[in-house]
Amino acid sequence: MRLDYQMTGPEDAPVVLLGSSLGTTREMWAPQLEPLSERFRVIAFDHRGHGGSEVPPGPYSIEDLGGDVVELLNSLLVERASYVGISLGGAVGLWLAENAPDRFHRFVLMCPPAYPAAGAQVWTDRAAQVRAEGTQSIVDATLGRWFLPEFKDIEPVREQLLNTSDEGYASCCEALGAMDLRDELAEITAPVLLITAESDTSIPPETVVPLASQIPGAQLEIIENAAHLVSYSHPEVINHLLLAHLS
Ligand SMILES: O=C(O)CC1=CCC(=O)O1
Repeated sequence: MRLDYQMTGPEDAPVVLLGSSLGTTREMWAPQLEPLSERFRVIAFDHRGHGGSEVPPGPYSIEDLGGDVVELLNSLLVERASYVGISLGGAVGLWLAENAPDRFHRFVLMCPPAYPAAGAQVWTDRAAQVRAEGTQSIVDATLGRWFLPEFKDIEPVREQLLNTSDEGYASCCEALGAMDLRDELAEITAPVLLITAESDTSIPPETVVPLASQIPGAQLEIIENAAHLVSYSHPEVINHLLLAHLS
């Protein structure tokens, strides 16, 4: 599987991977790129089915999405990296922490779903809707969940959602609907920073906070006055937390 990615920062610096949310591309990490690239070799990638990455026919599984990241590390001859992910990218991070512990130093997982808390049917229905009517049919509702009304810089994210392959988006919905990463949380050994947003209606804090007591040693931060796509809407506080945890 060929994943598209962008590498920035000093060639010999420790590697940090950035995994984005459902329906977005590595462009969503624009607010993080400069500060992180001062200290790290940053690899922002597109999940399969997204951005410039390949779009194989679905359904995909969380194993597929996590395996792609391990393959990316292999292809770049990176033995070990740290990983930052949000939402779908956070779920992929949980899978990596559980299944590829020897390839990672530290994790920052923002608003990560560990299982389909609202039921698998929600994801099956969303996949069917997007296959039938395209991502344009879910854009306005998605932006309404992802940002508080006062946050205005939403057009770049709208463009990413609109440009995402319908098959890629739907197939990742199927991965989210079929996964349950809760059983192995206690076996995670890497240092994990979990971040949740106080007003996240997509992956509500009630579903993220319990993960912190199940992952040994996990640190938890709750960002006030923020909705789901918190790294994009609240870069100052998030970048501060990222640099503190990854350094
Ligand atoms: O689409 C949403 O609101 C929720 C979501 C789950 C995974 C993701 O990336 O977004």
